[in-house]
Amino acid sequence: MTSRNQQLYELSQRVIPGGVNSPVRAFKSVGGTPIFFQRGQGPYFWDVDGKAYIDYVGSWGPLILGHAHPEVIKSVHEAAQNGLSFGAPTEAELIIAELVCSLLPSIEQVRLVSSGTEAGMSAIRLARGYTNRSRIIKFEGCYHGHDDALLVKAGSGALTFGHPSSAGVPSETAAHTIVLSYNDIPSVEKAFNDFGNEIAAVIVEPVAGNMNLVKASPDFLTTLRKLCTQYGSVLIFDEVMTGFRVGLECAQGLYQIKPDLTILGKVIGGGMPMAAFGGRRDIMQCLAPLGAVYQAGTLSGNPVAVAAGLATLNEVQKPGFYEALAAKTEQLVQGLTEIAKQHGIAFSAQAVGGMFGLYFRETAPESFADVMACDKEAFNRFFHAMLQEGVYFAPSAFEAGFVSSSHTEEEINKTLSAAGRIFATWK
Ligand SMILES: N[C@H](C=O)CCC(=O)O
Repeated sequence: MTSRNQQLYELSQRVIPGGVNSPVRAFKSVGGTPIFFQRGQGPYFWDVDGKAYIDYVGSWGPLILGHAHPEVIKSVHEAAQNGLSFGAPTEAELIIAELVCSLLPSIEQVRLVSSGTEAGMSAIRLARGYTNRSRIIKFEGCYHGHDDALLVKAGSGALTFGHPSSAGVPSETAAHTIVLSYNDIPSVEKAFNDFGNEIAAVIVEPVAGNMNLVKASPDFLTTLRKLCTQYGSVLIFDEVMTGFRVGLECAQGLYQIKPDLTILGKVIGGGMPMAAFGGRRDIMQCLAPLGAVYQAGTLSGNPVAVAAGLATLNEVQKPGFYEALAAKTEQLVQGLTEIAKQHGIAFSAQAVGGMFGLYFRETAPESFADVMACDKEAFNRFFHAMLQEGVYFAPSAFEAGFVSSSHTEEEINKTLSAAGRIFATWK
């Protein structure tokens, strides 16, 4: 008998391209059928055929508290009862803006938008308007949403499906985008040497999470900061993934580097469509209605999304939240590494706060080239074997994983036991 999942997938492909509303949801690179989910609670979610999975995707990062956290659901209910959208300012927007500014010293002003793509696209336009320059620098394997200018040698689904530079982006649009290698300091120095006075912005994920997980070297980020200051370019940290995920002060707090602009998404919306960009007051004041850089959104600052974000940010501020999250994530990656080692498998794993990377190679990657050298076939086998065991990792060798505060010792141990069974018969 055909499963409900299979039926839904077949029907969906008739009316939705590939049957999915975002490419990374398809199992195209790992093979098999994407799973249709019905409900989630804490660290678990259930597919339409009733099977439970431990979730290490967390809706690709936002669910730092796990599924259906009671405080988030309560806030969303309360907000929804007062109306879904006003298209006008609310007090809740002020509260979340003040909170973000108080938590991140680099952010003096912030604007709310509905997705990470919008935040990235708006930050680039703002940087160009502020500097009156066109060129931008991005890094291979970093993903900043699907804005045309940024969809060049991009990570995430674009990399997963082998189209890192998307069709449909006119070459003139991408002509101002300089793509360099992540963690490659000499190439950045050369680009500034050649074009320094034309560079509007450097945009970077301070911990890359869209080409699996690659940590920036502190020297790399320090060099970006130094060169941007020297040449008057805007340093943009894309903290859509790392924001409130690796710590309350985000990756910029971990590295102790102050970007000029930051883009936030995922955790800040607590599972609802909300993102933000913010930074130096003199730059932010170039935005309309004050300045000439136009940026807008009918649903920006949506009250229900803001309610979910505020409830989430309230929880993560509780004492010990990030210490406990990091300890659990560390337990997971160290456990997996140890089991693989016992069975002589070329495997490594590492964590930053509540996010992690799994790699089928001896050591954690430090560059895009290292990521590309991982054994993707081994990842695909591992992914499917874990899925059988009821553990859901991202269906791509190029995405970071996420642990939530709702994962307990029990789920981590179940995951390690499952990996133990799989690695014991690994050939
Ligand atoms: N890596 C992507 C976003 O950060 C995954 C989400 C998506 O593209 O659907």
